[in-house]
Amino acid sequence: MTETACRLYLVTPPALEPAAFAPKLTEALDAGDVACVQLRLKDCSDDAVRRACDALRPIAQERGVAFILNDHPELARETGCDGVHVGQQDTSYAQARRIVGNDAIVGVTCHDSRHLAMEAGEAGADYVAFGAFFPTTTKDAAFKAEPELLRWWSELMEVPCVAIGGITQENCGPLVSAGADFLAVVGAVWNHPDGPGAAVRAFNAAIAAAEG
Ligand SMILES: Cc1ncc(COP(=O)(O)OP(=O)(O)O)c(N)n1
Ligand SMILES: Cc1ncsc1CCOP(=O)(O)O
Ligand SMILES: [Mg+2]
Repeated sequence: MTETACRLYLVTPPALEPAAFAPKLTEALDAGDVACVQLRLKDCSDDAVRRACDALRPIAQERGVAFILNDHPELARETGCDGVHVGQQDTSYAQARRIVGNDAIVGVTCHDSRHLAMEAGEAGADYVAFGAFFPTTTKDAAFKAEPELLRWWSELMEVPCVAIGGITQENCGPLVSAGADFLAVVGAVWNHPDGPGAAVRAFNAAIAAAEG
């Protein structure tokens, strides 16, 4: 498989049953190139997050795919995740970094804001995330980002940028061309009519086509 400059960043559905989801994750990761998986469970207990980490983290890590936990730096450290993703309403970047340590990945949501991204990048974030680029039903997204933001960021900064929000195999080309380092995707992978493996293959092909 050809290594591409822009890579897939899979985000789990907001609610899942680990035993039922494990084969879907395996199918997705065995289908093609995926850089990382974010476990994003909303409105569930710490114990449910722990159980999901224990079931899903090895599937990613055994395949050389980074496993990142959304929102919970303490649980990320405790359960052996590779890192944590924090938003503007979550634990601050500085606190998350103190909790997970210097070797772990810390990513930060920056919505459509150059200012937030520069702040996070200067503070030491491993990536900044922009979005939502397209309408999405996965989250009530209050911010709308444009591909030009990715172009500006990637031309000026070394810190990788992640694009998120309503991204599909059909609409991702302009984000790849604008310089997104990662495409973070929920619905277009887990709800794909032909399954998550077919979805990953289609994303890999769309990314390769956009990179020319
Ligand atoms: C890669 C990536 N980008 C953005 C988000 C959104 O984070 P946040 O704003 O904290 O919202 P929730 O996901 O916690 O609802 C993300 N999770 N991952
Ligand atoms: C977590 C998150 N943050 C901004 S949009 C979004 C949801 C992305 O999901 P989808 O790929 O299904 O639009
Ligand atoms: Mg959050």
